Amino acid sequence: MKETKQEDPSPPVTTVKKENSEDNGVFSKAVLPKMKKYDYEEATQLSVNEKFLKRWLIDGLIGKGGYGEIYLGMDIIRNEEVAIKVEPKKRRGKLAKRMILEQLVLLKMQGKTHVPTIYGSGYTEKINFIVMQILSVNIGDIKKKCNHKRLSATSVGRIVHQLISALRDLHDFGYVHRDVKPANMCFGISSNAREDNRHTVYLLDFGLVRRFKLPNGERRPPRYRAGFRGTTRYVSLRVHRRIEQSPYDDIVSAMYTAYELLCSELPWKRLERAEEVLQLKQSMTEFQGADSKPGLNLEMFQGASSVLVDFFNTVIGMDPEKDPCYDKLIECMKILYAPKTMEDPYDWEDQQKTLEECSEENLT
Ligand SMILES: Nc1ncnc2c1ncn2[C@@H]1O[C@H](COP(=O)(O)OP(=O)(O)OP(=O)(O)O)[C@@H](O)[C@H]1O
Repeated sequence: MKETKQEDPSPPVTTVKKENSEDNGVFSKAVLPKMKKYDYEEATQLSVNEKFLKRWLIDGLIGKGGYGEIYLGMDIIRNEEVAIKVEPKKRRGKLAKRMILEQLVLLKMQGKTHVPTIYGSGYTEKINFIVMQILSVNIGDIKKKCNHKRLSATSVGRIVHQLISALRDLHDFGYVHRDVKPANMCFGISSNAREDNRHTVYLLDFGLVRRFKLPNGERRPPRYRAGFRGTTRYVSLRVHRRIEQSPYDDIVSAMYTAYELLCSELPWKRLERAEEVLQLKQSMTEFQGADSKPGLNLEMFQGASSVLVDFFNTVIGMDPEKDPCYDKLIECMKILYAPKTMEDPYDWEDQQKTLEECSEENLT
């Protein structure tokens, strides 16, 4: 489908059994070389062992999206690993603007907890690039690696709590993300005494952002018909209907993300046509019950946590033209992960468990 962003066809990451609390956990630096998921030949913009701009030694390709390639590099001045996101300057003969926008938003957001630190950005003759903090595996890949292809309630609650905080920060700056999904979230990696961000979720891929606020803080007037932006599986019904996106639509994508992480897949996962996806989404949240008021179709939540149902009801009850009730949504997630706290180990860090083992337990 032309307008639909392609899903990242990444193979699963390799799980490493934890051997000690400092170094060999799923999110440790030791795992990183195994995250080079692609053959070197697939790298089209930079080459392995190249010294990019005389400062970053390219070590391999760790991610590949629809538009960019993400390389693992070594900053030879600071002796520190970095991620370098690169996109060709020209795409189909036109100047690519995605990464320029992404740079701008990332720079504005520096210092915010859920945004990677930027060490450099710019362009060369052929490419636009961003050098940033290296992160761990993305949450879509973590989920794929789990036995039942789902995460425990305490993991999902903490991930989605952080996602909502990340979105609140972005919305406060006046932007909507428009591509919220598990593959656009990564855990941090550092476990040294100076900073421990292994439990911090980072939001990625700001290439589809759009300003929804005017400089005076008011909302921009919506276009009569907006183009499709996002990934079909996760976009709100309003996006299917080509309505201008607002913070509400990012929250709806966070809601579908929560469902997918908890229940292993969204009901429309195998549907190809956007029209069919739209219909199934409608039957999930615009279901005509006995009282003929549209609401949630509880049959699609069988076996799911009642907290997920509450979360959905809170989201679909929101007014898209108003600011989302972030605190209420976070409170919902806190119930999902209680009694754990953000500092507690995630399931896969507990007692030397692999991702496969930990997904067997603590299900919703
Ligand atoms: N700083 C980072 N550290 C480690 N891995 C990263 C980093 N940034 C991105 N990645 C990996 O690369 C993947 C693709 O990144 P990103 O979504 O930014 O690229 P993209 O080309 O914009 O992708 P898309 O197809 O969604 O447009 C992510 O899912 C993640 O696994």
